[in-house]
Amino acid sequence: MSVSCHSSKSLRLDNVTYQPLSGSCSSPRNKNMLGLVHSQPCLPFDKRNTVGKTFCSVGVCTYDGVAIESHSQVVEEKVGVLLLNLGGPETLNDVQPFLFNLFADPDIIRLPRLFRFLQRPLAQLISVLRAPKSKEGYAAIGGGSPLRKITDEQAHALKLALEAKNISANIYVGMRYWYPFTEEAIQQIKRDKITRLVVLPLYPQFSISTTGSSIRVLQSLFRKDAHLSRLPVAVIKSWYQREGYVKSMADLIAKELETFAEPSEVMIFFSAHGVPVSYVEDAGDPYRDQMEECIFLIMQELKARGIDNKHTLAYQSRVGPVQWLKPYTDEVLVELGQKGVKNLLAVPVSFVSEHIETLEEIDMEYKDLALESGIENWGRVPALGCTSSFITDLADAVIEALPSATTMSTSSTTSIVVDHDPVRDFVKLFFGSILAFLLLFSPRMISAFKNHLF
Ligand SMILES: C=CC1=C(C)c2cc3[nH]c(cc4nc(cc5[nH]c(cc1n2)c(C)c5CCC(=O)O)C(CCC(=O)O)=C4C)c(C)c3C=C
Ligand SMILES: [Fe+2]
Repeated sequence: MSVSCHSSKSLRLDNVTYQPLSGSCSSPRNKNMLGLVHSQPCLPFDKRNTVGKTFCSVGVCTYDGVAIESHSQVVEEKVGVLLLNLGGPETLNDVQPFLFNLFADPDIIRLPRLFRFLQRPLAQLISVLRAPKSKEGYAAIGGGSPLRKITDEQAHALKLALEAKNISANIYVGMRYWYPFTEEAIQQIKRDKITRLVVLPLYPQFSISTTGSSIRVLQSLFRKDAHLSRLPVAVIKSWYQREGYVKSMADLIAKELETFAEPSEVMIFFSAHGVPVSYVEDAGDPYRDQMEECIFLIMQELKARGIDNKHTLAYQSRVGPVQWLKPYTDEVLVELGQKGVKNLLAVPVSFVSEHIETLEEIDMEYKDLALESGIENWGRVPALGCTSSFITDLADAVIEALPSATTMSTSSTTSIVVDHDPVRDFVKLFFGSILAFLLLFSPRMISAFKNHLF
């Protein structure tokens, strides 16, 4: 066992202290069938299977991964970081089952409780109706989503960034709607005997439909499992306000503005993935507020650099027959073209990887619409991906979160207060039943729904 003693600065956790490594190394990455990026800490010789175990009885002791200060007790600590993401179909055949998983999520289609039994049949119906349009989109970007590959790359980069800060951690990827599923990642975390877990959703802003949904899955897995319910977990609910993220976004925008002939004349057009208005107004989703604050912070950072362009925020990717957050991206693009805006830089802001909605919806559909509407010069800021300042900041977020890990069942960090109004619930129930009945049983309604909404 490689144990050494340090006098360098350490990070205090509950009753133990994490201390930086004396050196770091890049260790080989093992990727198993779950898509798990599972790395061993840098141990010398043949000690790699003894990951994260430290035995010491008095004073400050370290091993090459995590150092632990302990008085008269034996401490073993093994850090895991779980990256949460949406997941995406890898082939065109995956599209319909992926959509089924998405629409079967009660945080995506929020039916009144009495109608929850319709969730899966409705998901089946909607996924079958939506699949042809979605498949066209995925076909246009090469036949599948790049999300798994990019998230694995981010996981690997995060591992290295943590190692550079002398923290050894296993990084796991848990997707909500496609492989590697969150459930699989959690099983691996158990098998690896992780003793402290940081959950890091790869969505900068919190929404019930994204981070909220993934955390609900985690809470239910942890509740059912005696071992997991004792595991200290820190959940980073949102991180759009972190300086490193804001600065990294400002860097990308400033760089892309320079590609225009007259950078100061360019309208900065933030486009965020939408959510239904009812999430924000009835269910208390902080998504819109966080998005607006995020844009404010990025613009403030740009102003501090002398970049004072006009900017606007709109919401894209609406699905189905309800009101979504406004203004809608497609409508604003047309209005801006009509108002004479000639130079526009699109900035995707709700997600940190390239995905179907940047590569197809923004780069193809919205670009064409903008050019048809009179905008002459179009640009688009790339997603952050593995930008090093961004990954370094995520590593800092993980390190800062470690001390606050507590058992999941006792943490109330994710609860959203749902405002119950009996009259509104009844109206929803009544019209919801009629709609569900018509959708499930009327072929004419199905084709109307399909033509107008998908
Ligand atoms: C912050 C990001 C996202 C929010 C909020 C969000 C809410 C949300 N999404 C749908 C429906 C669909 N989303 C789809 C794909 C998709 N969504 C996000 C992110 C957010 N979704 C991403 C990153 C992706 C792409 C994954 C990929 O494969 O690259 C899809 C499938 C694609 C399509 O058919 O358009 C649907 C459908 C709802 C209903 C919703 C909020 C309630
Ligand atoms: Fe979505």
